[in-house]
Amino acid sequence: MSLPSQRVRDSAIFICSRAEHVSIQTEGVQKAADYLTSEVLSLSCNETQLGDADIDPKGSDQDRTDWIFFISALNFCFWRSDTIYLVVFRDREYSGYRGFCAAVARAVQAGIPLYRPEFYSQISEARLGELLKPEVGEIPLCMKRTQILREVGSVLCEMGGSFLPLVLSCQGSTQRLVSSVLDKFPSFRDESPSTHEPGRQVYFYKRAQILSADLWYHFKGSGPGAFHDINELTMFPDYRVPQVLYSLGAISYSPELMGIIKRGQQLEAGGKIEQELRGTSVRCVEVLKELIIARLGEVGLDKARENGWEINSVSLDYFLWRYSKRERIKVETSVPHHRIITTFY
Ligand SMILES: Nc1nc2c(c(CN[C@H]3C=C[C@H](O)[C@@H]3O)cn2[C@@H]2O[C@H](COP(=O)(O)O)[C@@H](O)[C@H]2O)c(=O)[nH]1
Repeated sequence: MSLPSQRVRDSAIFICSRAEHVSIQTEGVQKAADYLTSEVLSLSCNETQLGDADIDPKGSDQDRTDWIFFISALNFCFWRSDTIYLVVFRDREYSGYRGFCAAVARAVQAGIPLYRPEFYSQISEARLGELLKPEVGEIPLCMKRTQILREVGSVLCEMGGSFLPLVLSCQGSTQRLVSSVLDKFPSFRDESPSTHEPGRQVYFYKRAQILSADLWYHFKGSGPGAFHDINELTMFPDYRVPQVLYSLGAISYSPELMGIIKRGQQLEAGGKIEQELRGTSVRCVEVLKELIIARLGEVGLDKARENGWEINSVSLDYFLWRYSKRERIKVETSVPHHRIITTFY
């Protein structure tokens, strides 16, 4: 079987060749590549970060690795149809994914070792709900989150109580790490039968891939984040980056899909439209990457590196996701994000 990220790339090419509701826009993707090229030449990578030091993982390498694993295990569905998931921590408001990170930091500050497998392998739904409680309402999918934590927590406890040894055993390969995570933790198996061709499987692996990327990012490419094949990873197909690609004009939607999204209607998990949104996003970022590398040339790539940019799918994905925060109004007014109840993203 091919490497896991290659399976994602191959699925994306296949889905794009059959897609009816989502397509890459030839002109729009060129414009988006122009924009991203000028951004990596003029902005340092640090300037695009969101200043989240308060909510970042802290402690020893083992603590931070377990913290990042915990976040990845629950890195899905932070939207709600009634109100946003909002957490206040140290007088600052955080919403969505960052709200979740803030809730984890809040628990740790209160002396609760929430990210430790021995703690969460036994956690109850009520306790988890209390620890991740937003300002208004509840964390979405609390029961599913509890089940996932119990599943991954008990596997980690059997393996000695930490995720760090597994990371180190992968010897700097994201592909080995993604494969091991998929093998040991069924809740990371983000794949489904193709809705375009019976008998075919399509793969996305959003949480398993972003886990490797977040280790690389957090440890600045060394220690548990030293990966020699970081460029293998694809972007992480979630509900935010497709919205950004749409707002940049790089992808477009059929009138039917546009209607569904504008009405705030939920899509079917694992259905045709979802596969098209995710597969096209993966392919679109691959195309953008090639275009940006060609535009930069050797000299431009060196200049981008001086600004802290490696041009790979991970850094483009991070850029696009953060763009949804920096340019929130622009993105939100162009199109809402698609809605699916899922534990994959
Ligand atoms: N493709 C992609 N999806 C990402 C992220 C992140 C955060 N990663 C940070 C970690 C280290 C770096 O600093 C990254 O910036 C969260 N998500 C997804 O977004 C959704 C939530 O969105 P919202 O409701 O707006 O907060 C949800 O599906 C969540 O799983 C990313 O980077 N790429």
